Amino acid sequence: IIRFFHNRHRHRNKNQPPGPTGLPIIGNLHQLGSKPHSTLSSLAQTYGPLISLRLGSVTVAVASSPATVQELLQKNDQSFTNRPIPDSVAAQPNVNHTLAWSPADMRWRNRRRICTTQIFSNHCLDLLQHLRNEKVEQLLHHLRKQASTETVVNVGEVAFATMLNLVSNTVFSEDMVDPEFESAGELKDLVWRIMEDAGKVNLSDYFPVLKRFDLQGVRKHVRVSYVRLHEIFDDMIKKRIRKRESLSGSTSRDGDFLDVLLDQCQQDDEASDFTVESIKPLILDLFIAGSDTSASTTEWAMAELVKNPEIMQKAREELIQVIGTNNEVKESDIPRLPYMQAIVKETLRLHPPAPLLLPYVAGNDVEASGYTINKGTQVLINAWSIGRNHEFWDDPLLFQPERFLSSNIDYSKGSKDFQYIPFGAGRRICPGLPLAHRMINLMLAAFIHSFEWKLPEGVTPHKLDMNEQYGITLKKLAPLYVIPLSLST
Ligand code: HEM
Repeated sequence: IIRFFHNRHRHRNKNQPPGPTGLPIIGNLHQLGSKPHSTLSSLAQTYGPLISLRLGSVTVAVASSPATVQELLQKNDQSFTNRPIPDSVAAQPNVNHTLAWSPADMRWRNRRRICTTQIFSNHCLDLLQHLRNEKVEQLLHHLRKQASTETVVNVGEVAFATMLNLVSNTVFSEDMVDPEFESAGELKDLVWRIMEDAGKVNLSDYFPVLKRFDLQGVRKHVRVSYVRLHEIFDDMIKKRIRKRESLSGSTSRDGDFLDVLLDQCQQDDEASDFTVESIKPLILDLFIAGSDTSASTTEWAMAELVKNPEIMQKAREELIQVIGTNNEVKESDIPRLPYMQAIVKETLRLHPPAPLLLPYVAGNDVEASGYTINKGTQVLINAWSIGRNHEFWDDPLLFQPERFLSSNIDYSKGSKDFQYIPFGAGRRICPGLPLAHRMINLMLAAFIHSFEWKLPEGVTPHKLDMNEQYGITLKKLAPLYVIPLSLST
């Protein structure tokens, strides 16, 4: 019997991509370390652009070259439509109604279509841009107060609070975090706690047989935050339903994403399955996927600019030339700020907030790069590694926004540039990309246009700690603290 299982195992693994030998039971889990994206990048140097590992009882394949990513997410896109759901994510009510984690079935397609055409299209984003401009003005008001007393600012924290309000205004036309930054705000705490729990290494994900025991208590802990968020959304939705009923017949509506979703609920189409219960996970997705990713990008960008003052100065000159010194930056100015956009692109190349994108699971046996990826294998795409590989980028470790001015490479081209995929690729590419593009560029432009930024006593630009912390997003290990100084305008 033992020989039978041994042979069966050998046969099944015969043509698997190469990778390091693992230990019994835990496989290669011990080798991942605290920065899996970096460890996997080094392993790709040894074993090639498609490798396989065993993490506990889960087989994982990792792609680390544009050609391999293209083979998987373009040529074999039918096989990579679904995702494995981490236990901390599965803890939320109705996880199958999320956009990020539900299987790519009819329901997912409907949700995706509604999001793409009715929230993230340029036309829809334009309609609500005044709300986002207002939020950034509020942030500037807060920063001016800090500047008047030369008080240090935690850039990641203010960016996170502002991103939450930018998303909440896009969805609900309301602030959900104190815009004056006086109190922490429950929403901010809840989203933050979910991000923290989701970033923990959870044994349940590597040993599915242990799932039901929830040994580290992650599922139990994170569930409380999910349920509370659902309650908050429930109140907002009910309030809006009452408002819509009182306005019935009138065209005066908020015209935000909640209105779009409630319109869908009224259409009563069984296949799309939009109900008050089922839209809550979708709304939650937007807050979780949209806030920390964009905030962390803004923080990394500011860190790179403080480290490279000549690039900061060049960006400021562009802003002054395009906007002048007496006007505030507006979202509609972004298309006229190519250098600013290049800074954001360069930040996302070096510091992609989702370095391994979101995981995929192979729906069939797939032949790729001469190997077989077996059905059920988890597949990770190392976007971080590709962005830092000298085979695909000149001087890859230097922060040089100019490289994007002289090339056509762009994240918004979706599936075309596989050497640059901070938003993913293929049919599950980030749908929030157009909103993220606007929010990050707007906030960064406002920061640079309104203030000079000084590091606290004792910290010099070239000593700035640029270490990373791997979690649900790739953050700066040491938060960026800087002092805003009002520009004499
Ligand atoms: C810098 C900002 C952002 C980055 C770098 C980013 C990156 C990503 C990545 C890498 C994926 C997975 C793509 C794949 O599997 O190939 C993703 C998916 C997703 N993102 Fe974003 N994202 C950002 C902002 C946003 C925003 C602002 C929203 C919405 C408010 C959003 C909503 C989503 C959703 C719903 C998905 C799941 C899509 C699906 O599975 O069908 N993201 N994002």
